Amino acid sequence: MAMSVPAPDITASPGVQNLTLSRGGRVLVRDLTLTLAPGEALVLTGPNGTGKTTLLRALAGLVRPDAGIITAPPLAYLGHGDALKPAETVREAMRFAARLHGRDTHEGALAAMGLSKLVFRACGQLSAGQKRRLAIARLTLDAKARLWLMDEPAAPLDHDGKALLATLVADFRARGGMVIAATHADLGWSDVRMLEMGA
Ligand SMILES: Nc1ncnc2c1ncn2[C@@H]1O[C@H](COP(=O)(O)OP(=O)(O)OP(=O)(O)O)[C@@H](O)[C@H]1O
Repeated sequence: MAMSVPAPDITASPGVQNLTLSRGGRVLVRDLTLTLAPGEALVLTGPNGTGKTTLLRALAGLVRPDAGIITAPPLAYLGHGDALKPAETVREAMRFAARLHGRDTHEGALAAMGLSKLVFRACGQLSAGQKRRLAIARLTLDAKARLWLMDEPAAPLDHDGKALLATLVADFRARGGMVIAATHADLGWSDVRMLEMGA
């Protein structure tokens, strides 16, 4: 039987209340309660398979919880994959996203991730780190998002890419944005809350 995913409540502070999540018959999150205030960042850590991606997907409304309440504001989700069309150029990918979000320009977002010189490159010909940079630049075009959910945002990024991401995140938080990121790496973001999964 198909199960429908409940629509997230977009009115209150983002967070979860008494959330229990399981996958494949295994409980990954039990009775978790947390809220985020404007400007806060929460970093999910923990060994492989402990539920970081599952929690992010539940927050995005993509996984149905066993129990509990999820409260989410308008959000932008950066998954494991970059979801780029190989034949599209960087400029085409960004133009499409800009139009989707009602924006006239995307050049600033590309520059913020150091991609200005790659506008005519096909997405399929980008390196893993360049693709990740593009996916991050595209995410920032969603001006309505108050929460960024980021799954391993920095995994293929070099030192400069990580620094550019850290700057974007700091700017977003300074404007009241909130971020929840799953990672195995040190993201180098300041003033973050940590949640160790599987502890
Ligand atoms: N579609 C699925 N069906 C059944 N079980 C799943 C499914 N997707 C994930 N799982 C299981 O859920 C658990 C949590 O997976 P998840 O991807 O959330 O972990 P993670 O902490 O993000 O891992 P990693 O650090 O490897 O990215 C794992 O044991 C995994 O096998």
